[in-house]
Amino acid sequence: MDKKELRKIIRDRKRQYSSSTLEELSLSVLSHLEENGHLQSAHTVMMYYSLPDEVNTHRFIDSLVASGKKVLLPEVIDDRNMVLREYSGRADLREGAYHIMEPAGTLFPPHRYSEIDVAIIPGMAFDIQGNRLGRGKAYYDRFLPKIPGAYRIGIAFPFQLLSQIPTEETDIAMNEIVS
Ligand SMILES: Nc1nc2c(c(=O)[nH]1)N(C=O)[C@@H](CNc1ccc(C(=O)N[C@@H](CCC(=O)O)C(=O)O)cc1)CN2
Ligand SMILES: Nc1ncnc2c1ncn2[C@@H]1O[C@H](COP(=O)(O)OP(=O)(O)OP(=O)(O)O)[C@@H](O)[C@H]1O
Repeated sequence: MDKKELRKIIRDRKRQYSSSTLEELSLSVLSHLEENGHLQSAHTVMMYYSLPDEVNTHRFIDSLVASGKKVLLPEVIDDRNMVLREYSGRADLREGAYHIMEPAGTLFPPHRYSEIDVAIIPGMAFDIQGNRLGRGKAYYDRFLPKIPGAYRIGIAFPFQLLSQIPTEETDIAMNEIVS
């Protein structure tokens, strides 16, 4: 099965859940994430600010900030690339490309990327080997090689875990999946 067909299967699966069920599932996923030792010991975390069909990270991000961690969110700058900006609270957010809320705060410069301890990464689907299927624009596949030292945690609802995902040379695998 190719990536495009898999994305359609996952979209169809998501549609079978009400938004309140997805909300409950999000809380369950995040309770596992909260217990992750890599995240607990991290000082600097690259996060994502969720879209309506993703594991809801909105409150979780604020709890990371409250616990003293530096939280970085992606900002899409063109059709291929993203950069990171610091997130310190909701007031920082502006709507960016693809209707994603992105921080307007301080740019986190590339020369500091080695400070990123953990990267929390959304996906359409993941498999047991840690392979990831994204939204098909390769933003993360292009970005992740810039932060080779970060521990990569993929985040997904249980129905987004598949036994196998087709891979290409350029796909970057996760170190761990939390679902
Ligand atoms: N919350 C969140 N932030 C993120 C990502 C993400 O997946 N989730 N990204 C991860 O890459 C980057 C943005 N990439 C995106 C790529 C495509 C679409 C999207 O909605 N695509 C449409 C098709 C749009 C089109 O073809 O023009 C779709 O999926 O239906 C959204 C974000 C950076 N920030
Ligand atoms: N590092 C890269 N540089 C250039 N092109 C790439 C890179 N990674 C993937 N591509 C190409 O971009 C297209 C989309 O890739 P793919 O389907 O793997 O994206 P994705 O992993 O779903 O997206 P994302 O990483 O944004 O979530 C493919 O044609 C792929 O060959």
